[in-house]
Amino acid sequence: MTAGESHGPALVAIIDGLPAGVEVTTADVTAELARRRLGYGRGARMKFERDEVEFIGGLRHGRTLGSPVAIRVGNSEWPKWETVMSPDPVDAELLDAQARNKPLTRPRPGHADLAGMQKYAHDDARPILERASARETAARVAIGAVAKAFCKQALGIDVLSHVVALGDVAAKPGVLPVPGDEAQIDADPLRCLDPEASARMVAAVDAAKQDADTLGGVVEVLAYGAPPGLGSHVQWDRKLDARLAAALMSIQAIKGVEIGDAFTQARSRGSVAHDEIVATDDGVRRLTDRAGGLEGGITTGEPLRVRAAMKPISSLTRPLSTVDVATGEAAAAIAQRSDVVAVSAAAVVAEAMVAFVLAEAALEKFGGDSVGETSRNLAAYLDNLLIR
Ligand SMILES: Cc1cc2nc3c(=O)[nH]c(=O)nc-3n(C[C@H](O)[C@H](O)[C@H](O)COP(=O)(O)O)c2cc1C
Ligand SMILES: C=C(O[C@@H]1CC(C(=O)O)=C[C@@H](OP(=O)(O)O)[C@H]1O)C(=O)O
Repeated sequence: MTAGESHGPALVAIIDGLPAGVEVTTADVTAELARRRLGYGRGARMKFERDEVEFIGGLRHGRTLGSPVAIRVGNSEWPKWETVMSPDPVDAELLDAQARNKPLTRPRPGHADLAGMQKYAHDDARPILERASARETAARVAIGAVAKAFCKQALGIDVLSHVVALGDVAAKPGVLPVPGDEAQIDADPLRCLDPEASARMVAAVDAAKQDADTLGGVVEVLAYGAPPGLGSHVQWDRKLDARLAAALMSIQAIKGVEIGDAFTQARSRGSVAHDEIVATDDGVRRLTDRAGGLEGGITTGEPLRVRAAMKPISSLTRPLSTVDVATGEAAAAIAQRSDVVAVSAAAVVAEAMVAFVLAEAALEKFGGDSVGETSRNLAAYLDNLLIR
């Protein structure tokens, strides 16, 4: 669970149910949050705003205790927003003095503004946009750092991501990052593994910015080392593909999810769409991974591969048309300084969500109140697999 507004004092995230003994530090979380700020085309806010990380529960001397882990991500910009976002009533004169306090009555298309104002009976978009903002993803990435540490230490799972498309520029297909490629990916301006495509993506961002326009794209997340048997076919809400899709769709501006090569498979014949099973010296294997490591909602033991499609950023510096709900007249939407594109950041958020879903599914299957116990349970399961 997360709480907090975009220009509030802090975001807070709590994760319950993690075993004791996960090694993680404030510096680890800070480093993950720095990765979320990466990406060519993000707005000015990414440069001046700082995430101030503080564990407020569940961690002692760099190890989880088994109690709920709570992280506070403070916002260095809070002093500028203290009046606008004050939790307590503010003196009317003080409110009038700040232009920022004026009600926002020109809801932005593509945002939660209008639907949220209708639903929550606000005549101002501020209370909606403050929570709908993807600033909230900082809290998810903070907790995701702990989930990633658990996945690695207890289960040997590595979760990584890259950008596979930005606008109409696509990376070379079939080039998959493997553990060890993280530094190279993070060093690229767009977190893309294909340098030639990355250069064209940079040019596309420049062109969109020049035209006061925005872009979206596609990110891919891979998880290596997941054992066969996470998730289940027996009930709709236990299927891991469904759970991953929901987790990824919950990220602001993600409008589509693809498991493995789903959209290519949909255009193919069955004879070339599936992963045939063969006996090898390593045991029963699939030589291809078109299914993205999931069959029947259960991990197969092959690398997990999921994609998420992000729509173009909705706030344009040349604003879209809307209605001023105070007057009923046609108007230009609220113009915010904004990202031109945020796919590189969304990829880091998607890693956090995949790690969270895998951690939850692994704990359902293997349990354990300490990292050692979870690891032993996993090892015993793998040692006793009926079919290998
Ligand atoms: C990392 C990240 C950064 C974003 N930055 C912006 C932004 O600067 N401007 C904007 O209009 N939308 C931005 N968005 C998307 C909006 O938050 C999102 O479109 C909006 O809240 C409406 O939600 P929906 O698109 O999921 O329906 C960003 C999303 C992510 C994941
Ligand atoms: C603050 C973050 O992203 C913000 C997400 C966001 C949105 O509408 O989602 C809009 C922008 O903020 P604003 O319009 O207030 O300048 C982004 O900067 C962040 O990722 O930390």
